[in-house]
Amino acid sequence: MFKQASLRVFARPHQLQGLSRSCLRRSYGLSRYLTTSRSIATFPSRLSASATAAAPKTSYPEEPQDLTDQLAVDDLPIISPDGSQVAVGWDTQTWSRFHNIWLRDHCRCPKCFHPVTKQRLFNTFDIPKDLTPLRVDATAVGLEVTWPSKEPHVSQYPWPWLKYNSYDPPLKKETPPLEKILWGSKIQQSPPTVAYEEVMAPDNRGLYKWLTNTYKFGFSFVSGVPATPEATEELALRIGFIRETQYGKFWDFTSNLAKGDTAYTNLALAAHTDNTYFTDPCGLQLFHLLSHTDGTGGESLLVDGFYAASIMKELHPDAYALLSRVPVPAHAAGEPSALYTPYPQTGYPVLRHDPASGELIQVRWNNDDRSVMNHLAPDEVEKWYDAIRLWNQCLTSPDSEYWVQLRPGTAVRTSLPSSPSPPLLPPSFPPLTHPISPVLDNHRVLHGRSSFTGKRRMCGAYIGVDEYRSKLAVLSEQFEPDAIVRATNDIPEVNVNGRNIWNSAL
Ligand SMILES: C[N+](C)(C)CCCC[C@H](N)C(=O)O
Ligand SMILES: O=C(O)CCC(=O)C(=O)O
Repeated sequence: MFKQASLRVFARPHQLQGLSRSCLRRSYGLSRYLTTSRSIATFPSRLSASATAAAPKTSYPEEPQDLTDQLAVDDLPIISPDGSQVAVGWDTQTWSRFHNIWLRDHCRCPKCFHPVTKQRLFNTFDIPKDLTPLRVDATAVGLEVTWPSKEPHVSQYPWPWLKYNSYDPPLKKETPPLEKILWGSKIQQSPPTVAYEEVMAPDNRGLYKWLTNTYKFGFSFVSGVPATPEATEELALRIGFIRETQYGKFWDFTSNLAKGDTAYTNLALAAHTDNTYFTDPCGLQLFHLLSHTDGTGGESLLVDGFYAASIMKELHPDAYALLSRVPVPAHAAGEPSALYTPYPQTGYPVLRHDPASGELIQVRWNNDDRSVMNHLAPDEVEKWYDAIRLWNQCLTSPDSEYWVQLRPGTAVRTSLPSSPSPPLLPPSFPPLTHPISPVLDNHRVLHGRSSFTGKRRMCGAYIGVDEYRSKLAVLSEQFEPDAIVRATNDIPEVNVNGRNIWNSAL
């Protein structure tokens, strides 16, 4: 990975005490580093920087006498191979241990990891269970391990990557991911918005802002979208390919029951997320009101499901726990040619959490599309109905509801199940001074609609959750690369096919 080449370096003599010349390494293009490797092939219980003893010497060319660069050798992590693991001391308080098999499995040299496709080439199952390194070095770039094989195999692990992926123990990530900002009805004072021209600009900066808004808030408006289905579809395609469903690909619809769903009526629709009848609900939704004539109503409702859940968790922890455990079946059965239910058919809980972090990662709620609750334990039936009643109170609280009247020229990503419930009477809301169009994260933001009269034409589309996340990840690489990428980008040959092989997502 790191090519050998001549390098002029300097270290304070006392720092080289005990470091044989063979410890001084040469690496190409790392002129600002001294590659003083603390090579320990034997495994002393105490840490020491000693020349390789047990392994065959890897001969290094003689070092130039006049070393001209400065390295604080003590800046390197301390390493201590120990049987089946290698311990790395980041500082006197912070240590990580990496299993030899884990290290070997994660070698990213071009022979073990395809630099273009970023796929593993090395056969994990060729790794002997008792694999022990021939030598382990701490170089200025990272941990270097030489494995026994016909041709000794050298693996390199950049320090920032190794520290980020520490699992024993897991270490706090320096750069927290994008934060999520929970909101209630007051968001109407300054809803996240990006101008259509920005989003459509080829430099992708506006598109990135739109998607980071959507990540942070669960939605973002786009202002000034031409009030045509064509422009709206083009806007959706800026994120990724559209997800086709039984409702078609790009929808342009009105209240004529053209499809078997009450979204195709003028009924009010209570706040919910779409596709609870799919095993994999769509990620984003876009809606754009193209016209509404000879009638009133049809306001759109947005509710931050993560905000509502935070209130539930605080005020009704037992109900929150029940909503996090009890699966809810659902169906889409309005089209004769389609009968959708999730797999498994018992469905999924209203609140889904990341099993590793415990973080709430998805709200899945559509009371109108819900099927028969035939798997509740008898003593949980009333508790569950009490829980969804509390949940509904959180969703419909004036503090949670954000009502917005969409106008032609504003794309909104939302989605609605049908709702025969009494028409929602939205509180009065300030007339919008400028047209807006939201994209909504269907895993977080619920939406609904007040009933309406007259002729109302809406268009929009679904985008898959992975297409949304992939586009955001690619734009993040372009505009805000992660710390590991930034710290390793200068290492020769790590950027292949436009992507750093040490990207923390791989
Ligand atoms: C396709 N379009 C968005 C127009 C209608 C979607 C139907 C909504 C369905 N009840 C659900 O909750 O998923
Ligand atoms: O009519 C609306 O306001 C939105 C319709 C909708 O959400 C849907 O079609 O899923």
